[in-house]
Amino acid sequence: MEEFDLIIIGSGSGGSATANRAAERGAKVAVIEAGVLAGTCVNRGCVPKKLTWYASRVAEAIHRFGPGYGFDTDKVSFDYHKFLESRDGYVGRSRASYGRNFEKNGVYYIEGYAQLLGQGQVQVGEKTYQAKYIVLATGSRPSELEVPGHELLDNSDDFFKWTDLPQSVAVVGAGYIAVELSQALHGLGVETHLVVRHDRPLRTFDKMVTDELVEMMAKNGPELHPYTNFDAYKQTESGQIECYQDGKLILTVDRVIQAIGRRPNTENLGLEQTSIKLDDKGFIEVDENHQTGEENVFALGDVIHRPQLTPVAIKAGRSLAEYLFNDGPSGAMDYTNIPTVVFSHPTIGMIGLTEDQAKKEFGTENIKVYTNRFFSMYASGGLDREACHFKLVCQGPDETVVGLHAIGEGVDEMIQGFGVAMKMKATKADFDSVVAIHPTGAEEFVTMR
Ligand SMILES: Cc1cc2nc3c(=O)[nH]c(=O)nc-3n(C[C@H](O)[C@H](O)[C@H](O)COP(=O)(O)OP(=O)(O)OC[C@H]3O[C@@H](n4cnc5c(N)ncnc54)[C@H](O)[C@@H]3O)c2cc1C
Ligand SMILES: NC(=O)c1ccc[n+]([C@@H]2O[C@H](COP(=O)([O-])OP(=O)(O)OC[C@H]3O[C@@H](n4cnc5c(N)ncnc54)[C@H](O)[C@@H]3O)[C@@H](O)[C@H]2O)c1
Repeated sequence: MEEFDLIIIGSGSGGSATANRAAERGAKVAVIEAGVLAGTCVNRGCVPKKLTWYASRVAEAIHRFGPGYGFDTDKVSFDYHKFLESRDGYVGRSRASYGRNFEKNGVYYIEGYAQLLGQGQVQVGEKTYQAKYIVLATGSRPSELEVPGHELLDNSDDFFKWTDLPQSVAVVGAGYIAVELSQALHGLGVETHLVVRHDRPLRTFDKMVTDELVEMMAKNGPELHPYTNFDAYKQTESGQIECYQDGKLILTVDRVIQAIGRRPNTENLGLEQTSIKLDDKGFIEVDENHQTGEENVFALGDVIHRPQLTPVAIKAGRSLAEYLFNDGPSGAMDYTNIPTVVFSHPTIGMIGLTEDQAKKEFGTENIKVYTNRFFSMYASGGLDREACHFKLVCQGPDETVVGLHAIGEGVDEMIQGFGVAMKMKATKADFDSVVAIHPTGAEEFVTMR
């Protein structure tokens, strides 16, 4: 039986980061992958999504703002197949770089479905491997609606396999994926409907941001259907999909994408051979060191109940590898103040607590809020108007910045550095002490009054 210091199940963001760092520290490492090398982010997540977002940004620059900047955009056409060639080429090159990194670091790559046998053993097909440590980085997959006609619906994995763009789409869901895909599709000229059960999408974000998002979508974006919960879908003779609520036909569209969250991949993993436990949502339970109920088995990334983000999985993996193979102080990572961006039009960014969360945690009287709303110079130059709205949530007499929220042009590339400042517990006075960069949107964060 072949033996390793570390076996990792899953070659996605978390698994690969753990493997490479552990191998760099001298460990003999194997990664087992049942699907495609490099997992969700590269093949059916962040990477093809961001390229689709870029394509719709280009469309927006041409059609919405181009004429204002003096461009004649009448004869511009868009070939989705050509875009897919470049998008999928990029994805292929990214995937290949994962393979090259494994080779460079001497990581063994094993193709097949892995199951735990207990006592450090992992089975893949007919073969059994032994490891001192095992990391479960099996990720997640799209959740599915359980209503009549659900088999007619696509999810984000299916979207990335589309070979053409339909005329009309309904996107059901209110999270990151629903907002991003609906806005990208709208930008590419598809009649798009965003269907949410409550009043607005992104309800876990600061209300200022989502108020602005809803207003902007009404002017330029997918059509929002608030308080809508389709409970049945039917196919018409021409292949369209009818969406019903309480027996009433609400919408007929070419395709429906469901984007209602993601489920952890824990089935048939052999967990019953171990003392590994799942929480009430089905995620693998871990302690702060990412250790499961089994002493030598760890779990990280989307399969545990933490923010489902690529850099989160990567950081957890690297911390764990340092802990196991470089005398690192612990396998823990700090899950607070994680900067996050929604690639909508325009982009949304947040770090830390929303205003409501901060008031709840520290008491309303201990929170001071600064906001600034202005119009994007880029949009105005294109003879259109688009608001940018920024907020700092400050706590205590020192006004430590505990929340930063923004919607507007360029926010995606703006907030990473503020994440560093917030980790260092920067105060409003620290922000104010910085000289602004002019003319930018970012300067508003250091000039708020
Ligand atoms: C559409 C979309 C867009 C996204 N955009 C962003 C973004 O912009 N920014 C961001 O930070 N995050 C984004 N995410 C989230 C991000 O992709 C995930 O958080 C990240 O990929 C999780 O990494 P992971 O290593 O935990 O799992 P994964 O990348 O899912 O990897 C898990 C791997 O394990 C394999 N596996 C599962 N079970 C077994 C088994 N028993 N044996 C062998 N192999 C197995 C799977 O085949 C898979 O390859 C997006 C996700 C989606 C779906
Ligand atoms: N830009 C990014 O960083 C990015 C982009 C895409 C995805 N992601 C990650 O992937 C995760 C999964 O994305 P997601 O958008 O699928 O999930 P999500 O958790 O962000 O949102 C799921 C949404 O679906 C809604 N919902 C749940 N059940 C529903 C139902 N039956 N009908 C209608 N709506 C329902 C929920 O209210 C929620 O708003 C995200 O949480 C995020 O961590 C990140």
